[in-house]
Amino acid sequence: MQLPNLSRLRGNMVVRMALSLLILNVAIFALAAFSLYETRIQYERRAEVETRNLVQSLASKIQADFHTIDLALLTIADEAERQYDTGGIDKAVFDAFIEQQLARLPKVDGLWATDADGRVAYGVGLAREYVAALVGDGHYALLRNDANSGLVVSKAIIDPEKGQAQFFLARRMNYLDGTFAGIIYAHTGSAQFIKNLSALDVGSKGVVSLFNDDFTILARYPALADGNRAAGVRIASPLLHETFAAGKSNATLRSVSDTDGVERVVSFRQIGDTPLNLLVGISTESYLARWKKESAITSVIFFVVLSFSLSILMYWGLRKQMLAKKKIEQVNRAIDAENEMNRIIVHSSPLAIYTRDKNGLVTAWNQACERMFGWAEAEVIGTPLPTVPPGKEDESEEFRRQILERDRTIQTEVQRQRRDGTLIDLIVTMAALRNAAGEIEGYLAIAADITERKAAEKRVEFLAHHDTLTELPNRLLVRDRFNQAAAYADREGKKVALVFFDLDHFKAINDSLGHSVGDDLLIEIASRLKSTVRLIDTISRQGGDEFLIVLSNLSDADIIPSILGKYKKKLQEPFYIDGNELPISMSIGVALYPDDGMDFDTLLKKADMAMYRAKDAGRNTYRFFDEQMNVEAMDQLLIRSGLRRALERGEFELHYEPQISLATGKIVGAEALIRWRHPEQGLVHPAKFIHIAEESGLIVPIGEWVLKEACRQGVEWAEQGLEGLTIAVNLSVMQFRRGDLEKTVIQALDESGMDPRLLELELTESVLIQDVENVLGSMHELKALDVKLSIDDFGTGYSSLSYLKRLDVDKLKIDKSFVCDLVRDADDRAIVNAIIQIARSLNLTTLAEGVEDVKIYAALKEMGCDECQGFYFSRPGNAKNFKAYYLDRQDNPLKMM
Ligand SMILES: Nc1nc2c(ncn2[C@@H]2O[C@H](COP(=O)(O)O[C@H]3[C@@H](O)[C@H](n4cnc5c(=O)[nH]c(N)nc54)O[C@@H]3COP(=O)(O)O)[C@@H](O)[C@H]2O)c(=O)[nH]1
Repeated sequence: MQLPNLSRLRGNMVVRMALSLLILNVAIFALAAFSLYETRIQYERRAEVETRNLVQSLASKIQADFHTIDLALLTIADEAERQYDTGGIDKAVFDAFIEQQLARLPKVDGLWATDADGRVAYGVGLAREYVAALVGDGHYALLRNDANSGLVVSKAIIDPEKGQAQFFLARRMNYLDGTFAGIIYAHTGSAQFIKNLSALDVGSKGVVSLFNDDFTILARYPALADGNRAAGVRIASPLLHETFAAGKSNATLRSVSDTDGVERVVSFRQIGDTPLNLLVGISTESYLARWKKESAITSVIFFVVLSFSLSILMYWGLRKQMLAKKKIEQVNRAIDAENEMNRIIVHSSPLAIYTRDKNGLVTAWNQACERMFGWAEAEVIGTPLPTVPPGKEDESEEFRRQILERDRTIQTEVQRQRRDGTLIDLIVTMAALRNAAGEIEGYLAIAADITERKAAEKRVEFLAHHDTLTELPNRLLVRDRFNQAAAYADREGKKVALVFFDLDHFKAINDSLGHSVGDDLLIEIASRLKSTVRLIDTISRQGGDEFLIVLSNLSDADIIPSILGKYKKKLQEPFYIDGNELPISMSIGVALYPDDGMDFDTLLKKADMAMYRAKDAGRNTYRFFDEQMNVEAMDQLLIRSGLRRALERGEFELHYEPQISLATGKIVGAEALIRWRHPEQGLVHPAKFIHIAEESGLIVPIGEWVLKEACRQGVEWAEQGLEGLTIAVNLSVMQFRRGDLEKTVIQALDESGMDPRLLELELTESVLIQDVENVLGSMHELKALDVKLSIDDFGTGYSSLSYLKRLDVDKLKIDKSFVCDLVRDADDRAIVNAIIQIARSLNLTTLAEGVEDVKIYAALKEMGCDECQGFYFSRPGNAKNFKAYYLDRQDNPLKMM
């Protein structure tokens, strides 16, 4: 899941956004602060300018007032001078004159004049008493002594009780000669000034003060907080003092008032040349009130902006949070769905899926696990894995260690146990499980039950090396065992024997009793041999009725006959299969390592050869391989390779053996017998090559040639006067199986023009028994052609009499093995007699083969046999010889009797 990354991403975006807004707000704040600071400076400057202007303006106004007063004083001084000049001052007139002037001066409430001695002599209005007190003051001496002293402002007189200051503007009065005549005073008080002062708008907590050059306040607006008018209070401001000390007559300062504690911007200015100074102060609070208002508005705007941006940020953050929450919910739902899907997949999986934590305890266990191992989920969760069988703990632990410590994914085949203790084969894939932090916290295992597959593999492996029927080792395995035995023999100076067994007449058992009886017999034989061989020896089935035993660790080959005797004894006891008592015998061939060969294939071939020699020797015996066998084998090989060429080169010829009627002594037929005129070996008899032709399949074209040649010869003879002669032709079982026999017979008859009734087809009993239905079908078709059928070598096989009926056979040929000893052997005689009786009862003709003397002939005649053949009459000869014999015989049928 990518959730942490999404969250981090969103977190980064929020932080970035918040930072941007913060920076924006800081910038706005800084701008606003700077702007406010600048505005404040402006306001301060404006206040300074304003105080300067106000003090200037007020000082001018006061100076104008002083000038008006001075004009009045000058006028009065002039009047006094004129009156002195005209005889002296008339007090009444002069007072009246002064009163006139006073009336024109609204800000003056008394005009008083002294004489040259300082006595207040004239005047009207208020404050006469103060004028007397002024005499002796510094200004007085100035005015008296300086004729040009101009307007002089007297020292203020403070009335502490009233809180008022009284002061006077004075001018020297002269006599006509210019000498000092007295002083004219215009009285004014702080109240007058306060009117002027209060006319100024100095704002809240502003101040307008008139003070003396000794820093004594003469008038102040507004009054002090305690109601005092402040006159007489001394200004203590060090800054003001310093400024005065520096000789400045005007300046603008910022200071905190020592009288009322208010901070102000103040400008002061000396009024003309008077000792009076005017001070205008605008309180910081006042001049900054607007600034503060603007600041407040700016602050409000800023905070509105800030709040707005914070709101936007919060909204954006919340929105992001909501979206993130939604996304998380979506992701969680997707995770839940995925988990649910995983749960369903895991639980419905046909594969066993379980998980274990780091300590090896089971943390998950699906239904397939329950089915596969037999433990329910509730039983195993939180417990160690119960499926590890005893002895496999270390293996399981090693897997777990590799996954957890080396982070390996393991796929392996293991054996585990079910609840009932049975073992099952599994293919397991194991991989580490990690938590959200990426740490390994356990592992997952997915297991499939491969017990059946493993069993099948084992079975395939077994079958690859064993025979399916008997479960004995097969040729592959026995070869391996031989190699091991040979290697051991090399080291120890020992011998190894390959003993090749072939069951005698097994084919007949198979054919007569069926394959299942044959199979059961082979199983039983295998079992007996198995129980007889030593542990170090190996018995195997080579196929069919062939067995091979590897006898290991032989010190001497002399021991082998006694070992074979042991086997023979074991096999001599009859077998009981499916209700049949089956006595068996074996033909055995033996080849020795290293004497006869150094490899398995060579020795097997030689043991096989030796086995055939045992067969040739009459079966139920054994033969050791000798080199002569090899020579014979080579002959056979040459025969095999020469057979095909023989047909192409026309090396075959037919010899004919006469068949005699016992009743007439006349030749009634001829058995066609093939011969091979080999370019080097001369005339080769069929016993040497027919079985090879059968093995190779060449018997089919060879048999076709025989049929055609026999028919051709039969017709030729018939045309030459050998009439009514039956030509008997031997058929091989291969011709039934591989060839289109009926078609071949028809062709032979058609091509030759032979009378089908003169063609006799000889079949051995084994031909009849193999593939019965197929052979029956073929034979019925052949019979339909009107050809005759005879059973060759009758009495040697396992044929059933019922077949004889079904086959519609014409003749039984009694095998020569019964015939040749007929005279001496009562058993043979009995057999021959029985066959003749059976044939008679079935209305079949009998023919006895192998009549070698006249006694046999006589005995057969006496027994009622119909026909006979044998060397007593004639050996098989070529067509020319046969014809000669025939002609000779026909003329004197009883010649040999
Ligand atoms: N499928 C085919 N089989 C054929 C053909 N030609 C011959 N054969 C079979 O080969 C076997 C050997 O035959 P052969 O060497 O020719 O021997 C035959 C006779 O010579 C021999 N015989 C006849 N009379 C006597 C006798 O008095 N004593 C004695 N020891 N041998 C004798 O018997 C052979 C004929 O036997 P049978 O066929 O059973 O009648 C042999 O099995 C032939 O069948 C062929 O063309 N096709």
